[in-house]
Amino acid sequence: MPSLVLIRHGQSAWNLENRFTGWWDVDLTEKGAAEAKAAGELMAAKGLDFDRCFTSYQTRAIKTLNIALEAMGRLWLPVAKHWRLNERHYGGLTGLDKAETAARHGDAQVKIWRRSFDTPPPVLETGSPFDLSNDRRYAGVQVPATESLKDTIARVLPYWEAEIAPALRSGERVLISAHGNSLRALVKHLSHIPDSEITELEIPTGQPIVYELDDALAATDRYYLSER
Ligand SMILES: O=C(O)[C@@H](CO)OP(=O)(O)O
Repeated sequence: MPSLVLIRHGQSAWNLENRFTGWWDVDLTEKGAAEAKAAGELMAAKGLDFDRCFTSYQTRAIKTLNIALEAMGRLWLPVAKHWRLNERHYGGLTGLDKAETAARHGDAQVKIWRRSFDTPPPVLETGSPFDLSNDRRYAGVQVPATESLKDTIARVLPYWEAEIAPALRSGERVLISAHGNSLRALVKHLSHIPDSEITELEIPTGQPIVYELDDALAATDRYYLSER
């Protein structure tokens, strides 16, 4: 039976500072690294093992994966990195304080920007210090100026179909280390969550989420590993 585990990176510097992050490449905090280690230890203790791992181009997800794999004695596993697993791009909100932004624009507007299905945040202005268009890691990639969850799904799913689903179909046990919203995109797809309900789905840092899938990759169960 195909086996899939998703993990959101541990606490990042900007999770701690409560700033909109998106594609900006912040590191894990000490707490975030500890969450990643604990996740690896939990997976090993529950007898989980993997054949292939996938992560984004962002330090917080890559490090979470490495720390968890180290705790499992599995640093040697093959890992594929792709920008399509990056966090949703936060556009012009990148770098701003979430509480100050809510004080200025109202909680309702900020909730729409953070959690609505298809309303993107304002675009990132050209020349912004947070513009990553010229970052070498994105050479040849059309770096978005903002993304809604719908936009994020549209760029995550081609990678899921092309690389991750075939690995699962061939019998490989897969671990994906990614981000709150790139994982919301995957969970929405795998668990058939309606557009109207996805606003309420939150994914905590450093908690392995286990998917049981049938041979057609339809989800038969989804649970937090810490709860079973
Ligand atoms: O800032 C971000 O990029 C994300 C994830 O930390 O935040 P939010 O919870 O608003 O989606």
